[in-house]
Amino acid sequence: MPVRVATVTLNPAIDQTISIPNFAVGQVNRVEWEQADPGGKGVNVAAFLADFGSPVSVTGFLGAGNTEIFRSFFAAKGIDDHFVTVPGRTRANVKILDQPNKRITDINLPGLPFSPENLASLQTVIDRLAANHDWFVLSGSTPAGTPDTVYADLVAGLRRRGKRVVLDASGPAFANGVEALPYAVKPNLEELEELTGRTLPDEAAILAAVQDLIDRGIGCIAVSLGPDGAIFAEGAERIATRPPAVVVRSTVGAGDAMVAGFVLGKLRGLDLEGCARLASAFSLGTLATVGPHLPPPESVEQSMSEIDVRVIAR
Ligand SMILES: Nc1ncnc2c1ncn2[C@@H]1O[C@H](COP(=O)(O)OP(=O)(O)OP(=O)(O)O)[C@@H](O)[C@H]1O
Ligand SMILES: O=P(O)(O)OC[C@@]1(O)O[C@H](CO)[C@@H](O)[C@@H]1O
Repeated sequence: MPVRVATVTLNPAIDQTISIPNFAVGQVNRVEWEQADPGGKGVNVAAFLADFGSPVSVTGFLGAGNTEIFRSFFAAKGIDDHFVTVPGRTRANVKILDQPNKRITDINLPGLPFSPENLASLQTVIDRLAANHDWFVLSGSTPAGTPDTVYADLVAGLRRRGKRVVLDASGPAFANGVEALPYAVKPNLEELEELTGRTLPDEAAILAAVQDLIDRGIGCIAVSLGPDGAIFAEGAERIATRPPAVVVRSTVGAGDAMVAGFVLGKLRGLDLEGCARLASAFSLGTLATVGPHLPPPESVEQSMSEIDVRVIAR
């Protein structure tokens, strides 16, 4: 039986992308075109894995009022759907694309609160998934009112069952989750600064922060740095990747693609350099498209050679 991955999204979203060339704050802005996609970090990670042919399951919370866009997406991509429905409607996050100025503005809503009973239902689903899934990716923000310990509890429970857990989140829930020592984390620079409580102005500062996390017992770390690429760490190894200069349509989900590619690299038994290359090629693959879709696997594999890889330490 193939090693299976499950992603958990406590706060999914419908990504409402609107194109507004020369978007101006405080002005009347006219929308050129719009597109709605299922989103939220764990949903995106699952979508990228599925596009690559990797079996994947999803869970978390969906508002009962607007599940159809998610259900049809999961069916189309062959994703096993184990979402728990809660009263209300899943949030719509607005992504304003200003292509002439190469800028994307994210307006992310707080999301649907869930009750202790809902959380207990999710725990039951996760317990069930743990019977035949080896990897769990816990991704994204938590809705307002969620206890800050939610990720820490999930990480601890899954670790007790011997599962590989990847955590990609932000704020206090991420900080507490990191304390529970997931196998891997993928902060972007802002999230790493928030986590360490200090500004990280250069590579040396980022590497020092990464070392702190390794010393605390995190197995693997990927720090994504937008157009500047990413830094990957495992044990004493440090690898920096940089993408080629490409035309970017949307960066939404590029970090989630990095998580998907990294997990797939590990599933394939690649070394850190191989995982870093595949993860960065996944991110690169998403940039030309709006919505959580990868180009065909052969084209992603080919683009691995376009990623500039620098070994910092081995
Ligand atoms: N403008 C860009 N040009 C080239 N590559 C990019 C660009 N933005 C992102 N990338 C690639 O995607 C990776 C992840 O992007 P980023 O650091 O923006 O993640 P993120 O902040 O977690 O994003 P998200 O939360 O939207 O998933 C980067 O490490 C880089 O390889
Ligand atoms: O509000 P969160 O949970 O931090 O982020 C949500 C989100 O911005 O993350 C994905 C891109 O990574 C989008 O699909 C989604 O809208």
